[in-house]
Amino acid sequence: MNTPILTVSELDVSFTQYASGLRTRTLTGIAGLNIEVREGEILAVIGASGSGKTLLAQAILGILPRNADVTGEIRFRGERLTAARRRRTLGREISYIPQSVTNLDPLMPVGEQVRIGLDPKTAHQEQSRLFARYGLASEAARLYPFELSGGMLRRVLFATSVRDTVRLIIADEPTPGLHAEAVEEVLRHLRELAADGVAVLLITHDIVSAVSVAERVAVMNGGRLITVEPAAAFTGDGDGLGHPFARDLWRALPQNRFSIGGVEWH
Ligand SMILES: Nc1ncnc2c1ncn2[C@@H]1O[C@H](COP(=O)(O)OP(=O)(O)OP(=O)(O)O)[C@@H](O)[C@H]1O
Ligand code: NI
Repeated sequence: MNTPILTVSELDVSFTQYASGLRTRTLTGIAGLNIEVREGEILAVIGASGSGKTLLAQAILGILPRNADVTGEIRFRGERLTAARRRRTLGREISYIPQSVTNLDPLMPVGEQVRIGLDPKTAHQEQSRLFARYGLASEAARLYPFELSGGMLRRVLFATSVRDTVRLIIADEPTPGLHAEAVEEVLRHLRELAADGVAVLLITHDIVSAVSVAERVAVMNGGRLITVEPAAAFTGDGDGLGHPFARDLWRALPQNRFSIGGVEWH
């Protein structure tokens, strides 16, 4: 079995809200979550809106909202991910692919954005290599984000986020609003990175993509991890899925609906 890269143990995230006067109430964001991502593995995290997926990413990256209280333990390659260790690893060994291309600076040519954080001596060379890897023409380096298509911006986002030193990628909804071909391209890049040994935590609404690209699929609901299922079990009528919640989720997909309780849908 491959070495664990990321280990999250008993993670709790809660929010203190001030109600009227001095009264406060505590809202649960994540409760008692345990999860592991291994070298070369894509672990997908799926769950409805508000189930705690983004909070999980933010807790790992140390970018939780200010009013969040967090307990539990997060380890990266066996060592606790402290604030100091995050400073050393984020953007180098740990990459974050954000949900939105609006994370790119609209006023800076994309080539320059890819060179941020690279060794100035080799930055241009490295940027050319990253452009080639993600299928971007070298002339595109001088262009501003508004001059590129959505699919090209996605590739730039990969080039800005993913360095050669990367061991763990956290991708939060990396395919929203993309047409099928562009989704396939993003997933292919993630698969290639995993094949190079990178551990990938892929957060997504899209069960079909999750199942097509991941080895295991973690299902969250209401801040809790309900089950982790092998991706291969999401097939047919879902009989191979261990947890009823995962079966219901799978059977509720429009393309699977006609099998529910023998009722035919038209
Ligand atoms: N700063 C905050 N204060 C209070 N509650 C918050 C805060 N940030 C998030 N939450 C709550 O935590 C819960 C989980 O949010 P999270 O963003 O992780 O959901 P998600 O699974 O990523 O949803 P989506 O699929 O819509 O992105 C939600 O109920 C949300 O309202
Ligand atoms: Ni989210």
